Amino acid sequence: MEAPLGQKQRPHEFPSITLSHLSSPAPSSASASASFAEDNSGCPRLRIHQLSSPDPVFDLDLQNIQIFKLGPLELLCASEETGGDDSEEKSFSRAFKIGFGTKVECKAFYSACEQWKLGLVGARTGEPLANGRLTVPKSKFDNKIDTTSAKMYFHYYGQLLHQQNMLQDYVRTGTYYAAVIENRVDFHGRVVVDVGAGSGILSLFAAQAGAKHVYAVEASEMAEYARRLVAGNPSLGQRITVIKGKIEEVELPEKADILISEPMGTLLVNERMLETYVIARDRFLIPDGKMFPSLGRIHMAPFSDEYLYVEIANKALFWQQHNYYGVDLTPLYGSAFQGYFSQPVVDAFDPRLLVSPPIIHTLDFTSMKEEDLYEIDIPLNFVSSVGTRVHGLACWFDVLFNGSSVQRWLTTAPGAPTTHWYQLRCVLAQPIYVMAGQEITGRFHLVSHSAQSYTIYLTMSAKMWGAGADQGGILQTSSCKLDLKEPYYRLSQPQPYVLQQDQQSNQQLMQSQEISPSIQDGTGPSLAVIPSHISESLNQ
Ligand SMILES: C[S@@+](CC[C@H](N)C(=O)[O-])C[C@H]1O[C@@H](n2cnc3c(N)ncnc32)[C@H](O)[C@@H]1O
Repeated sequence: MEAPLGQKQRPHEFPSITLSHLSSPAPSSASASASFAEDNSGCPRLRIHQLSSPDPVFDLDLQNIQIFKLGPLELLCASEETGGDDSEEKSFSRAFKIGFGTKVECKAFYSACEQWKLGLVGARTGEPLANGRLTVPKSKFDNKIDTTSAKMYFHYYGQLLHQQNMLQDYVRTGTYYAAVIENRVDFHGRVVVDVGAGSGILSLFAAQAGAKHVYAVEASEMAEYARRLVAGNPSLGQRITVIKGKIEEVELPEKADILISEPMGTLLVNERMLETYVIARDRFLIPDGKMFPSLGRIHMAPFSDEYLYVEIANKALFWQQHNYYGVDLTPLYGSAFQGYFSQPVVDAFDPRLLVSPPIIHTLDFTSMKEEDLYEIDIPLNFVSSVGTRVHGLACWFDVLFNGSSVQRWLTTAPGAPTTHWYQLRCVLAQPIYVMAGQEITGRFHLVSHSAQSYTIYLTMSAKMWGAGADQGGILQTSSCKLDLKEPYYRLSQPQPYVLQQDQQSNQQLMQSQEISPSIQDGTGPSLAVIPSHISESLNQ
C-alpha cells in the first residue's frame, strides 16, 4: 500500500481511491486518483482523475469544498457552486464520495485536506502567496544545511546503485536483519517509523517481524523505488506506507512505538543524519519508545604507520618540481602538503598498527539533544604500549541494538569483518615520538558544517616522561585540521588479516579498554584470521 502523506513541498498524491458521484442523475463508482497542489496563483486545489482519462473529473478550489467523514474508509466531499444569483447563502450542490483501501489512507487524505486549506503546505518561496497567505517557515533541515549539499546528497541516495552498495554490505544489512528478527517482540503489533528508508529494506524487515504498520520516510527519489519494492512484496507491503519527504517536514497520522534507522556515516557522524534520527525521536516516538539502534560509540586510538605517512607526504612531491614545462611549481608545495594532510584516510587497517588501547566516546540516541551533535569535543588520553613514531589518530564506531530479547552490536572495528564504512585515520603532518609507557594527551574536536559534515581539529601531545621530568609537561605537540567531507579513500590495499599468534595479543590489547562491547552476544568484534594452510605457507 502506498500513500505519500505529509509531503510539504510537492503535491500530496493518493493514487488509488474510489470515486462515487452522488449528484449526477445516475450515481456511479470508478477507480480514480486524487492530488492536492497549488495553482499558478498559489491557491490550493483538489484534483481528481479517473484512471480512464488524462483530464481531471474534478479540479476544485479547496477553499470552496467541505469534507465530511462518512466512516473509517469513506469521506464525503461537497463542493460549493456559485449559483449566479447574489445570495449570501452557499449552496453545496455537487457532492461525491471518496473511498479508501485503508483507514490510514483515509485519515491521511482528511488531514492533508485540512493542512492544504490552512495553508500549512505549499511552495516555499519565502514570499507571501498571491492570496495573502504566508508560506511555511523553513524546516530545521533547511535552516542548517546548504541547499546545494542537500541536493547532491539526496541525488546520491536517489540512485539504486548506491542503495545496492549498502545492501551488499552483508555485515551491515545482516546485522540489522538479525537484530530485528531476533527481537520480534519489539516489533510485533507495533507502529514503526523507518527514518531515511532508502530502498525500504528495514521497513520490510520490520514487517517480517510482525509490525502492525511501518511508515517508511525517505526524502530522495528512492522513495519511488521503495514503493515499487513494497508493492512487489504485497504480504509485507500492505503494512507499509512509503512517505516521500524529509523527516523534519513530513506529518504522520500516528506516533511510533519504535524507530528503525541506519543514520551512520563515516566516523559515525558524517552526513549529519544522526541529527535527523534524534529529530524523528522527538517528533514521532512515543515516550519510552524503542530506537534501533539506541546508542553509538566512537573508538579512538593512536597509530603508527610509516607507509601511510610516506605515501601521503609523497603525493605533494609533484609540487617540488622547479621546471615543469618551464614553470617552477614549488611556491605551491606547502599548500599541497597541507591539503593532502587535511584529508582523513578511509581504509581497512591492521589493528597491530595501534600503539595503545582505544578510548570510547558514547552517544546515547535515546536521550541526547540534536544540538549535542553540532560540536563534539573529546579529550584524549592514552599510554603508549611501544616506543614508536605516532602518525595520528585511528577511529571507528559501533552501534547497539538494545533489543528486549537479544542485544546486538554492529561494529566497524579494525580486524572485525570489513564494512563499507571501513575505518578512519587522521594523519598528523608532523608525527610525534613516544616511548613505551609514555602518556599521549590531546583533543579531538569535531565542528559541524552546513555541507552535512564536520571540520576535525586534532591535537596530540607526548607528555614529559622519565626520571626528573617536569610533571604534566608537554614534550612535543602536533595539530592538524581535516575536513570529514573530503576523505582519501585508500581502498586498493589488501584486506587486513591477523596471524593466529597475533590474535590473542590484539584481543588482550582491545579488551583491556573495553573495546569488546560490555553487552555482548558473540557477534561483536572478532578478528579475521588467515586460514591455517595459508598462514603456514606464509611462515615457511
Ligand atoms: C544510509 S541510507 C540508509 C537506507 C536504508 N535505511 C538502508 O538501511 O538501506 C540513509 C537514507 O536516509 C535518507 N535520508 C537522509 N536524511 C533524511 C531526512 N532528513 N529525511 C528523510 N530521509 C533522509 C537518505 O536519502 C538515504 O536514503
